[in-house]
Amino acid sequence: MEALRSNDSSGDSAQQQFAVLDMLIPGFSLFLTTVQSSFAIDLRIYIPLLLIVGSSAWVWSHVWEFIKDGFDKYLMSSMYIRTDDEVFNIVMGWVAQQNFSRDSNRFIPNTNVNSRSWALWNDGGDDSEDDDESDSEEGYAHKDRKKNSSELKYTPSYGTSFFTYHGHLLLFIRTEDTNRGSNLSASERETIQISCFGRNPAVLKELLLEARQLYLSKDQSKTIIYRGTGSKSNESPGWKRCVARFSRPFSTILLSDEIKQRVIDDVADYIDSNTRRWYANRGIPYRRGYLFYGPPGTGKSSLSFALAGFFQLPIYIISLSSPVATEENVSTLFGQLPRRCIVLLEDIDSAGVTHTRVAQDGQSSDTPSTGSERLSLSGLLNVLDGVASQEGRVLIMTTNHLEKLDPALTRPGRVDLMVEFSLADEEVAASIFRAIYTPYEGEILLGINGKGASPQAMEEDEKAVARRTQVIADIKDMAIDFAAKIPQEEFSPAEVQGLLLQHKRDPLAAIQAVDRWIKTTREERAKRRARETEKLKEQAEKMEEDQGGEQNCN
Ligand SMILES: Nc1ncnc2c1ncn2[C@@H]1O[C@H](COP(=O)(O)OP(=O)(O)OP(=O)(O)O)[C@@H](O)[C@H]1O
Repeated sequence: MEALRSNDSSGDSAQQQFAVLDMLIPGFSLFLTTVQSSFAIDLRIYIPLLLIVGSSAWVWSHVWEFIKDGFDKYLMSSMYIRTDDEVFNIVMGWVAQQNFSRDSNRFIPNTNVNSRSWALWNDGGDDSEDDDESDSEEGYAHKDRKKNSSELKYTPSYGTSFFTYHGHLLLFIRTEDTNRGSNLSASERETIQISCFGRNPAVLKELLLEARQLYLSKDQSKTIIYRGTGSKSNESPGWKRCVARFSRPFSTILLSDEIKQRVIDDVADYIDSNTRRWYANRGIPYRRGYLFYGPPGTGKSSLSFALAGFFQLPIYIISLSSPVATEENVSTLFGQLPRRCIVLLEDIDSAGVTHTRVAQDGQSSDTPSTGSERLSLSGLLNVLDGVASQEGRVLIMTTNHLEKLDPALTRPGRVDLMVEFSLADEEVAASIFRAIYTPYEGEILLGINGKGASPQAMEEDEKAVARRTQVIADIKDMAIDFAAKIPQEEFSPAEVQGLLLQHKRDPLAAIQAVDRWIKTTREERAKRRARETEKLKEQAEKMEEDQGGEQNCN
């Protein structure tokens, strides 16, 4: 009876143990019974052992974590790289060049170490060139460089990689932070850390300086272009580097030499270090503004980029017709400008800014704004003159409609030099023709019918050189014929360039296509104008209806 009771109680306690284990590991008792009935092994005797091993492993993992944290904190120095900062590109560009990246057996291939930036900035395209270079002096020479820029580069994959730098053992640690927002892409959730042993981080700073030097040298002949962002509701305003473009030579800008020289001299004088002092001594705000105006596609942006390249200044662009241009965003963006740069404010004739300071509809623009509204004229003036606006920057504003601008915006002090851009005249049309078809040295020699020899053959064959000279002379003659067919000041240089690019290997075909092109371009313009008039009419009618409705209600 006693024995039965003790058996009963041991059975009860076993049941309780199983119930607990089943709670921790669902199906555990079923697993035990199956093993026992199939293999006649009683796994219950191993349970204490399993518990000891399991709990030891759990304790050890925590102790190890503690030791590691202590080691990281007190015996190591670390540099954490933010993936949304330009420093990411700087460091990864350097890492991609190191042996430990090339030799790593677990790696991430990139065609461009800046590719994350592309994903983040969503600007598409290549980091080094764009269409604008089709007519640049260096366009062809850059083709090879472009090819190189898409070479495969390797960076170590997730985990820790060891490498030596100036005799120090360093760790490159790449991890995926799964706690960060699930709407971010894998690369945006990444964290990068470089650590060294010891409490002195000097070697890490040295590495960063070297990486920066490398990065800058890569961009020496380029113009770095930043665009203002902050159009999406969850995006805070900021400048994102979007492209590093080969600097555009001034000679490729079709504008009178006298005007070009005036602009260059003016900017050169303004950014001279003595000029800053001159302004400071006289208590005049150290600012200078330029207004480039004229029809679309006449070279306003091109001249701005050429200036940036010439003076090796980065260029910061905001289009006032884009959703980025709210009062709050523009003000924040101006506050973040570096001391020396060019700011390009495009389309300053856009809605909001063209309303005079005593705003239309009888509503004063002094009404407090919510900040997320479109930029108004008074908002823009505040930004341009305000304390947040960095002194020393070169401000270039562009517009297609000078007549729409409020005089307050163009008064001296805000606009110090105005440059007019015009539609193509005979001289400009001929210059574009020559720029497109004149063969450059080392370039595949295109015969006037589009057939030609390879660069190697050209070098070997003296006849090819003579032929090139002849082609250049022919192109000059053809440019005169071409220009004579283009009506004066009716089409923009961009439109003329567009026509020539349709026949970029065949100048004769381009000349033959002119008459037809003029006819279709005029027809398209007429259709576009009719559509716009129709749209305006509809809008006016809708407004009238709305106003009528409101009056009835009142
Ligand atoms: N004066 C010019 N000199 C050289 N290239 C020009 C000129 N005008 C236009 N182009 C060519 O036309 C294209 C568009 O020019 P760009 O963007 O500079 O015009 P824009 O006046 O700024 O136009 P928008 O007012 O529409 O912004 C470029 O590819 C540029 O090379």
